[in-house]
This record gives sequence, C-alpha cells and structure tokens, in this order.
Amino acid sequence: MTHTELTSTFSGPIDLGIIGGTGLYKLDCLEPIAIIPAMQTPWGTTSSPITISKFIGNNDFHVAFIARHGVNHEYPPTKVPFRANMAALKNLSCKAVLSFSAVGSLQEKIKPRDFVLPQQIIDRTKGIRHSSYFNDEGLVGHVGFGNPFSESFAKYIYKFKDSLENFETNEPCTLHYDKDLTVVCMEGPQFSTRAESKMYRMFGGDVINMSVIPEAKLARECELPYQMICMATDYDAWRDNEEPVTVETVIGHLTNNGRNANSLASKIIMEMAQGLPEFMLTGDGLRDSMKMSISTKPEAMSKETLSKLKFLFPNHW
Ligand SMILES: CSC[C@H]1O[C@H](OP(=O)(O)O)[C@H](O)[C@@H]1O
Ligand SMILES: Nc1ncnc2[nH]cnc12
Repeated sequence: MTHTELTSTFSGPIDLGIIGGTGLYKLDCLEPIAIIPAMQTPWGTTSSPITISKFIGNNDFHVAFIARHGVNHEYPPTKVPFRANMAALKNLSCKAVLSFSAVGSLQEKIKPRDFVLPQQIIDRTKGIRHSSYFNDEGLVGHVGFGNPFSESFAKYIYKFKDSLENFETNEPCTLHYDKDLTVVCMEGPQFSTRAESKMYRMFGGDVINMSVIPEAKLARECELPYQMICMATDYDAWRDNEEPVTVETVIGHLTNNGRNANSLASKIIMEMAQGLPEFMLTGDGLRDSMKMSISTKPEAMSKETLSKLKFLFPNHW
C-alpha cells in the first residue's frame, strides 16, 4: 500500500510516541497503517502529519511518529510547535515518548556518532518558546522537574547498548548512560561561540542541542515518561585546535546516526511489543501528578480552560 492510500484516521490505542529530529524523519522498522494529517490542538497544529505504524510482524503494538522540524525541516528550533506536538501524542493516548536529537559533544569521550541518554538538562533557551500548558491567567500549575527524564526508560534503552555500529570505520560507537549526563539546550539557530562552548563544559554539560527544552517540560506536564536519545554529530566549538561546528560537520554523521537510530528503535520496539514495560503500564510515578500540581481551583476555570485540560486529561476534570 502506498502512503497516499493509507487512511487518515486511527481510533485504537497507541503505545509509544516517537519524535524524530534532524535527519530522522521516519523509522524503517515501522509499517505505516495510517497518516493523520497535521493535527489541530488547542495549542496549534503539529509540526508534521502523525504517522501511525505497527511494528513489522506485530499487529498489537502501535507507534505515533512526529517529525519535530516538519517533514521538509521547515520549523527552526525556536518555532517548533512543541506544545501541539506533545499534546497530540498525549491525546492519542501514548504511554511514553521517545525522542531523538542530533547533538554536539562537550566531552572528549563522547565522539561524533556516539549516542547519549542524558538524565539532566541545563536550560539556556531565551524564554521565547511556549514551554508550559499551565502558565496562563486562569490556569496555574507547577510540576516537579528535578529529574527531567525517565530513568526507567533510559535503563530499558541501555540494555541495547551493544547495538550501535560505525558503518564506515572500525572505530566503535558507544551508547553513554549515567545519572549525571547533562544536555545543555541553547536557543540557536546559530551554533555557540568558542567561549560559550567552554562555559557549558564548566557548567558540567556533556552534550548540547536546541530542542530538549521545552519538549521535556511538556512531556512532564502531560504525565508522560520521556527519554531523549542524543546522537552526537560534532565537538561543538570548544576544541581550540579544531574548526568550530558547522552544519556540514553535522550532516557528515547523520546517515550513520540514522542507521543506528533505526536499529536501536527497532530493538526497543520489538521488546515493548512482546510486553509493555512497567513504566509504560503504571506511568512511571507520573500518573495523576497534574491534579496535585495545578494550583487554580476548578471552579475558577473557564469553559475554554476546562476543554483544553480535557484534551490532555479526558478523565481528570
Ligand atoms: C542541524 S544542527 C542543529 C539542530 O540539530 C538538532 O536538532 P534536533 O534536536 O531536532 O535533532 C539541534 O537541536 C538543532 O535544532
Ligand atoms: N553543536 C551543536 N550545538 C547545538 N545543537 C546541535 N545539534 C548538533 N550539533 C549541535
């Protein structure tokens, strides 16, 4: 069946949401069964149509895939409709979100083509992105964000650490994971100066991108376990004896990283399709957390606010 012949609706439950980043606009291990046109949400329209797929050979496990920057990379990091993307995945009843991102490395040991499962974030965006569903007059909420990623999800992914390959040289590719690995999120779209890059290293940053904020914050507000797989493409600008990063450097590693993203995703999904992990069944400690986190009294909420809340949490309010 060609993509144009696929249905544009899907009514069944979806298990996993995936957000693809630079260079990753689809996953080959998935068999598309429906393509929902870019979805309208109370926070705008998603950056791409949402491809609903099953894992090849399994009819029960469903994935919803969104291309963060659009299928033709139309949205710069500052203008990605992050709220619409996460709200759509939540509305489709995804039980967790796996996100992919091309990143610069701030540490010698993280080589281009290595992957990283960060557990911490330093936010260096400029406050110009909409980063909350609960930051309006009439709807105030404060979620905990001390541990911005899902440790259970990261551990689940790390089981497949041996699946990365370097398809052109003999140098191995490593999947890095530990509780202190930190991704710095900058505004962009320009890359960092050398001085900034060195400062991020002093801060304790390990990798740098332009997209984990607000994506991780919004996943938390949607009560969704969230893990980003960072795929290193360059050494940013901190190495004095090397040219600072350019987009050409990034592009040079995208094919290898895309192949590894596909094989890692395929292993993760195959295992999930055989039985959902605990963190997806139980919500990883996040289920119902928003009820406590919203400070505004329901009787003070407008009809419009309540209908927005219902889009995310059909059973709460
Ligand atoms: C083209 S390099 C900069 C660009 O790449 C990353 O995108 P994504 O996170 O969507 O993979 C980075 O965050 C920047 O947006
Ligand atoms: N050096 C870098 N800085 C920010 N985002 C990136 N994405 C890939 N490389 C990057």
